[in-house]
Amino acid sequence: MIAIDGQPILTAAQMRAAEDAAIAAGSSVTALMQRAGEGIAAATRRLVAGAEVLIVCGPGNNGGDGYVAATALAGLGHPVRVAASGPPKTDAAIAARAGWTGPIEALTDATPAPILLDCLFGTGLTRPLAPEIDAALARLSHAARLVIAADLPSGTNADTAEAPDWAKARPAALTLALGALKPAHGLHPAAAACGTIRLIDLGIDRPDAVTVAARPALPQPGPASHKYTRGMVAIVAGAMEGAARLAAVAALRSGAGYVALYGGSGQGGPDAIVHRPYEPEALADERIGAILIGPGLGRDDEARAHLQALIEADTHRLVIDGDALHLLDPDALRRRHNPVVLTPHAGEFHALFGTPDGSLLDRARTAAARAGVIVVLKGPTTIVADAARVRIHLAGNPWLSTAGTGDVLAGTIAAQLAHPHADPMAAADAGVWLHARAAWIAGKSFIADDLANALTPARAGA
Ligand SMILES: NC(=O)C1=CN([C@@H]2O[C@H](COP(=O)(O)OP(=O)(O)OC[C@H]3O[C@@H](n4cnc5c(N)ncnc54)[C@H](OP(=O)(O)O)[C@@H]3O)[C@@H](O)[C@H]2O)[C@@H](O)CC1
Ligand SMILES: Nc1ncnc2c1ncn2[C@@H]1O[C@H](COP(=O)(O)OP(=O)(O)O)[C@@H](O)[C@H]1O
Ligand SMILES: [K+]
Repeated sequence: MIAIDGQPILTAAQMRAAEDAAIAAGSSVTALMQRAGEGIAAATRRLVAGAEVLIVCGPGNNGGDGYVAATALAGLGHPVRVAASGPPKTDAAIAARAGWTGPIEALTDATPAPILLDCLFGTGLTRPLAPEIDAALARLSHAARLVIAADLPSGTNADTAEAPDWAKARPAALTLALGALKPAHGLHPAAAACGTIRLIDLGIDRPDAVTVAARPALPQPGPASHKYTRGMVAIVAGAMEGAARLAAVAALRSGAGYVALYGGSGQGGPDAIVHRPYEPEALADERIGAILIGPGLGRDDEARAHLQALIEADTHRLVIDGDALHLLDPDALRRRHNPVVLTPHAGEFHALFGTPDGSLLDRARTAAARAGVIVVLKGPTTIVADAARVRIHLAGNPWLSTAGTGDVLAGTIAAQLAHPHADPMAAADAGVWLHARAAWIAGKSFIADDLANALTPARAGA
């Protein structure tokens, strides 16, 4: 059982292909199932302090994992019972079932236990749960002290992240992803139904184009550092200067060496923020590492002209956020040479790109490819994508749902992007990671100003 940071995420079809490749290379379904079932048993035993476990088994290999886990737990003297929705149907599951010598109850009238280990369905789900199966899981999960799901809470669609009613009402405490994570482990509503997620590594090779974000490697200043080598951020201020100031504080506290606001009243915020009038020549300054436009910009003709000028000048890396996303033609960005990061929430994303096919992960990647940019699709799970890669960030915190936290994120990303030689995708990733970390440091019921201030300890610990 291992932590999920940096781990690949595979669709159900990719998982089957990876499993087939492992089998072609000399493994077998039975060997993989044995490893999965023993891993599930070990993790369960560690968590439940001797309490009785009811394992519910389905007809496929998820059920097979359950029979292996039951046999392993019983072999260790752990109290365990098994209930099934029907007989096993795959060869490996039939063999696993044969290894279990205890009785098998019928799922629909099984007696509850303090621990429910859910091995009914995993990645092989082909349709929504029948009402009687959902009802049985609802009854058993409500009566249990703790629910543990093997691979996925049964009835979850691994790719689209739809979740069954029983698991939305009674989320698992722990979900043990088998072999690799699936999109449903990271995307809502399924992610909330999974509880804590851990991986049981089955030794299968997996593609890593889509992964859970890992702790970033952040640059540290050295003896030769000065404010410009730390990265200079320029922020275009507009109608609501407070938003631009929040972004400016965030940029400074997350590591930028110099932050200047261009336009606006020229006042307010910490003295470390430099105020300048808006002049296109000033924004052409070669020392600027990244320009942020959007927070509090307004959506009038002047705002539109400023955005247009920056896109066409193509002199710097850009972060485009907030109001500027409403003024943007994403297809115009393809002509640019310097990297662009867009930071839409779901509504802004839809307005910019419509609803491309597939899961949120696919949509973010499709949009990034179309515009030739890095997309940071914000939400309870934040997705960072370019045309080829997707990183998902699960560490956010629901207390972030307060006004201005998006401005803080935009400033944080701009600071990472401004660092000389920063890889743009890694910079966007690092910004999202620092922002989430700051949210945990800021505690509960914080305001966006507190979040921006918490970036100093967040950055210090990274
Ligand atoms: N990947 C790996 O490396 C490894 C994977 N392993 C494990 O295998 C799991 C995938 O196994 P799997 O493919 O056999 O599918 P699984 O989830 O057990 O269900 C399929 C069965 O359920 C049935 N069924 C489907 N929906 C239904 C519904 N709504 N209501 C009722 N029935 C429904 C479906 O029947 P059918 O649709 O044909 O009627 C079929 O019989 C994976 O999650 C992991 O646990 C490990 O053992 C080893 C290594
Ligand atoms: N329920 C939630 N769980 C985790 N993060 C959230 C949640 N709601 C919002 N966030 C995060 O808070 C930020 C909100 O940004 P945004 O929607 O642009 O707000 P604003 O425009 O008010 O600054 C994003 O980083 C988003 O990921
Ligand atoms: K399951």
